[in-house]
Amino acid sequence: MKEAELLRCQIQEWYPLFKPYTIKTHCHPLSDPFIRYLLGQPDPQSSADHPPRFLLPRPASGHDPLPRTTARIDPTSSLSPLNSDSDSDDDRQSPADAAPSFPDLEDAVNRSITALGGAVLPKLNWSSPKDAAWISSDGSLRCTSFADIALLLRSSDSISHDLSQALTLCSDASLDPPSTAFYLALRKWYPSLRPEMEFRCFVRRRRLIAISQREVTTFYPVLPDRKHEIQPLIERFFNEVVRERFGSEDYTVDVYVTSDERVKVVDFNPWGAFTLPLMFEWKELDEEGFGELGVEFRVIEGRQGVRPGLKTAVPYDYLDTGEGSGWDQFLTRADEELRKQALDIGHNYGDG
Ligand SMILES: Nc1ncnc2c1ncn2[C@@H]1O[C@H](COP(=O)(O)OP(=O)(O)OP(=O)(O)O)[C@@H](O)[C@H]1O
Repeated sequence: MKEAELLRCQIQEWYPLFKPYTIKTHCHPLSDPFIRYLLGQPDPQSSADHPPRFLLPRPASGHDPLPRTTARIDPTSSLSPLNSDSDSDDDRQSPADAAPSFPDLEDAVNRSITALGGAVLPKLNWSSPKDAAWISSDGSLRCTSFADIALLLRSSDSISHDLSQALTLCSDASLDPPSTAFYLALRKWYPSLRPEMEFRCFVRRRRLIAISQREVTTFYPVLPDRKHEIQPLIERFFNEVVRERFGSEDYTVDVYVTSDERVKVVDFNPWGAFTLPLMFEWKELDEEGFGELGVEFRVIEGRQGVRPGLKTAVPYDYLDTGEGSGWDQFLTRADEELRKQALDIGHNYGDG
């Protein structure tokens, strides 16, 4: 992967080019102290030791420090910045004192949250903190405060990777890599996105060669039925909107198809490396001639085709998905849920 291709996949780079065709987003530049805070590195100006992993920033005055994500924060713990009395009996520095404060960023973030309707999904240049979603009370990336965002970002290995290792995989990485400017992207939260309507598109030498269902841990009966309608929508969107605007030769683009058949960009990712090929293998996508006869569109065609390992990190072979395993009943319940969701077709997505 070339460095330039990885850099183009940063949200602050592609968002201005695709603004009318994606989720409304505000990008905030991050200061070095905030980046050190996210990485859990001590502030060189402070005498405090390594800050604990879940230390929240001290809120700007007048703001409620309590994150929505209270699940793992024990108010009686000496680690909790909420426990302002924690060191009243001795003169140890309390974690609350050790917690840095970022009032300018906090104010800017709060203004963005309000402007974006009260809830956002946070991400950095490339990644969202999806590996840390478990820490939030509803298991999602929905954030309504600066403390929500700080907790998710600080708990996420994907975010640490963005901050410290993103450029190391580039085949042409310079010995002295350019210092990357980091941004916090806040994206308007959409509560009713239908996972089956998200697709990963594989673009090689500027040609769309393959499309995969994005959420491959579930069989969605609607997909085999509708893939022939969905494919031309995605192909037209790629040809009219994406191909000329995005500068790379090889990349993936995740798109969402709305209930009224508009296509929106969700994210760009580099070709190969950490980007999951989902229903494909990178080896086959890299083969000369793959997709030359037309775009290959793969969805899970039946209940036996789910690929749970990609989400749960459980090896696929360990999972008994056969009849009587209970898995089939689980899917029936999931299908029922889907049918209910399918009734909710009025939602909007994207700018405006
Ligand atoms: N604004 C939003 N509101 C609700 N859900 C969202 C929003 N943006 C993204 N999502 C959901 O979160 C998922 C992850 O988002 P995104 O692709 O931006 O993160 P990522 O960390 O870059 O993921 P990946 O590396 O797998 O592409 C998306 O696939 C989508 O289902």
